[in-house]
Amino acid sequence: MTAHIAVLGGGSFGTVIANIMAENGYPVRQWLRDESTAIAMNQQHENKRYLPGYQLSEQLTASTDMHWVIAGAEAVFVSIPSSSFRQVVQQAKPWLTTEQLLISTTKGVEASSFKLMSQILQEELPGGRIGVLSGPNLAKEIAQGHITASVIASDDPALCERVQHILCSKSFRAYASTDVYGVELGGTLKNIYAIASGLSAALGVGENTKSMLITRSLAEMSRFAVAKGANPMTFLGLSGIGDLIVTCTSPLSRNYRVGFALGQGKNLDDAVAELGEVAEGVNTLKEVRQQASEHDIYMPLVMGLFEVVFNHAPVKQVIANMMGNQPNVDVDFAV
Ligand SMILES: NC(=O)c1ccc[n+]([C@@H]2O[C@H](COP(=O)([O-])OP(=O)(O)OC[C@H]3O[C@@H](n4cnc5c(N)ncnc54)[C@H](O)[C@@H]3O)[C@@H](O)[C@H]2O)c1
Ligand SMILES: O=P(O)(O)OC[C@H](O)CO
Repeated sequence: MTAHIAVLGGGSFGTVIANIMAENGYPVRQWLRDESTAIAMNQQHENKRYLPGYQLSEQLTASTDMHWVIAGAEAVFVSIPSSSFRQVVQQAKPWLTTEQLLISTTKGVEASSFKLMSQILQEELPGGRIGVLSGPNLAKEIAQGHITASVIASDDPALCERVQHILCSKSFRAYASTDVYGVELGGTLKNIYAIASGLSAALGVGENTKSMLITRSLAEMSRFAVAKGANPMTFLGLSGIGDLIVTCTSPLSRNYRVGFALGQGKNLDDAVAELGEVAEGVNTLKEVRQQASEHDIYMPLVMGLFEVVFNHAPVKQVIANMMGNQPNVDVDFAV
């Protein structure tokens, strides 16, 4: 009998990932905390709140019973926002084993500790087989059947190979990487720049400006990566520039939408409340700004955006200040 796959989290990404694997023929058990949602999903084969109209496979069963979902699973995908990630992993710990493949799909950072999700998994489950799935993966586009690629990163090659096998389908591809930190950092940092891009789109900037913003975002992300000991070359792949492009250009991105709302003059609380889903970039912006200040990393976009988002600085003034900075080299990590 094929062992089942577990997915923790009932949001949009958890649901599409669970459904890809179920459609590939694997029995999938998805844990969510709300009983009535689980019952409705099993009866209607639809996650009405997050992905209305997206037909779910009969191989996918939603449940609030974490023990039933995790025990005996071959692989456990954790798709919980970073703000609750450690708490849910701690809840899951009694049933997790070091034989299971444990994969984070979360693109965020723990508040204050600046730990990425794979680091939390390592701390909570020492000796575990850990991986990270990250790439240009708008859940709503995956649900519409658009061809999509992602990256599975792990220092365990057998894990990557197995996850590629479980996930690859006629419309989904997973490429492998051994650079867990670089892949995870790319997926986390790009959310900040998606907020900036959404904001600038609302201001009606030109295509030159949009291109400049994305490219200078990559430069800034790379500078941060180098300062943190990561390999910036990983940002040339799907989990770096790939995810940066999609998140900075698509109104389907929640981070872009928060930025757009701010650009229309809404305040942060209203922009986030209107969204009703997680926009990881808001917390990541705060945390990266703190890191940049502590470690003296030159990140003008992060600094400027922080002033706009959290200190109500006038956008035009912030842009004018940035335009007054001395332009530095184009690519500053070239080997
Ligand atoms: N949606 C996407 O397109 C996408 C794509 C790739 C990666 N991601 C990443 O995946 C992660 C999850 O995103 P999502 O899109 O599924 O989010 P979402 O906002 O659609 O859903 C989050 C889910 O987590 C649940 N949740 C929150 N706190 C919880 C807790 N304490 N216990 C149990 N459940 C809890 C919510 O109830 C909800 O079901 C994020 O870090 C996001 O960056 C999202
Ligand atoms: O909707 P966002 O902004 O959380 O982005 C979703 C994915 O990370 C895009 O790859």
